[in-house]
Amino acid sequence: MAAHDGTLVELDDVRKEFGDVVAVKGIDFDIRQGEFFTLVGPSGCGKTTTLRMISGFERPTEGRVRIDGREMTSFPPEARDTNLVFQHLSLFPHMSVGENVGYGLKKAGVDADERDERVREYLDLVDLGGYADRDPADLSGGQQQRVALARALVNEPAVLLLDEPLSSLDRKLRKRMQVELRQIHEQTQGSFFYVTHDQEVAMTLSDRIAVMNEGRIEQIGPPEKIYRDPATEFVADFIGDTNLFDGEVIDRDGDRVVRVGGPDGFVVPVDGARGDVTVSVRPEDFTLVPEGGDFTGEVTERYFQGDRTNFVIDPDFDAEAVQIVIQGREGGVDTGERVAVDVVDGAPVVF
Ligand SMILES: Nc1ncnc2c1ncn2[C@@H]1O[C@H](COP(=O)(O)OP(=O)(O)OP(=O)(O)O)[C@@H](O)[C@H]1O
Repeated sequence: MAAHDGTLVELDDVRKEFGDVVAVKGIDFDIRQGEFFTLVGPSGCGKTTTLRMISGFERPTEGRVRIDGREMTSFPPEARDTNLVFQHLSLFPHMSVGENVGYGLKKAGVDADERDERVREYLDLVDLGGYADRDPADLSGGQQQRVALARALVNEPAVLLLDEPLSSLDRKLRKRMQVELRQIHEQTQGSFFYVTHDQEVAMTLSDRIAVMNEGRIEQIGPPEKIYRDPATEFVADFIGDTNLFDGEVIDRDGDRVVRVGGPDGFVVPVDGARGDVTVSVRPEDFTLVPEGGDFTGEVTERYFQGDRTNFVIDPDFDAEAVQIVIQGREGGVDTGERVAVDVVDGAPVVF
């Protein structure tokens, strides 16, 4: 049951110090009932510490954690309606798959018949129906991770906490598990809090993402919003690929615009007037055009990647090389060729 406004977990100005290290510098966010919420950021930014403060394994130095409307800041893990799945598998080796999944129910005093039924139901959910009597050691890494998921889900916690649960799997399996995790989330309609440094996983799975950097949250929002309208330079650079340029705000025909690369460069519209700014343009927001274009340059590198081709272009204005991605057909352009480039209207973001 969520608090009446749909908020299930609330972090209120939470800070965590380990001696001189400030791992989390006063963060606020809410996880809503039924939401797949992901905390993403580079290694060491404070993600696991945040998760451990929600689970109760770590106590905040300052601030509050509420779960389902109840103050939980100082409560131990067993008093909280949360379960945890880690990157490193933690199945009990001396128990069968079914016993692993039913362990928490047994501890809670659920009788054997109901336990068997629930274990069966949750093994079916993770697509391991019929595996109850197997030894976990005989399963593949992906199957073991699914058992760990079933074990964490079976007692229907208010929030499932997932700490990089897919990062030990190979790329193909990780992709498949992403899809399955999303399906499991939809079927259980549970509230999931997922921690990862992998922005691609975050984008694929999440209803909302919080981007963390050096102990602070830089932006919270749905994946599309974070990608298309990043709040900071860090977010633009960390989520997806981007080209960052220095720009200057100038008057042009009575309008304020940002000029990138001087007279040979390009301009983008801007709201409000500021001095020096940074302009972010995603690789797919440049297009190669037959002639004219917002600027010109020379193709210095070209990487064919199947569904897309990446070009590196040395522009005729003074800036670092520009990365361009053309989806689908490669456009028949080769290294050494001169090209004209357009900037997609409305796509660049100015900081
Ligand atoms: N128990 C601890 N004692 C001292 N410092 C700690 C402790 N736990 C975490 N830290 C420090 O706090 C900071 C944040 O660590 P945390 O594990 O939360 O980051 P993370 O974003 O989860 O990183 P990763 O993606 O590498 O797991 C780091 O500088 C880390 O060294």
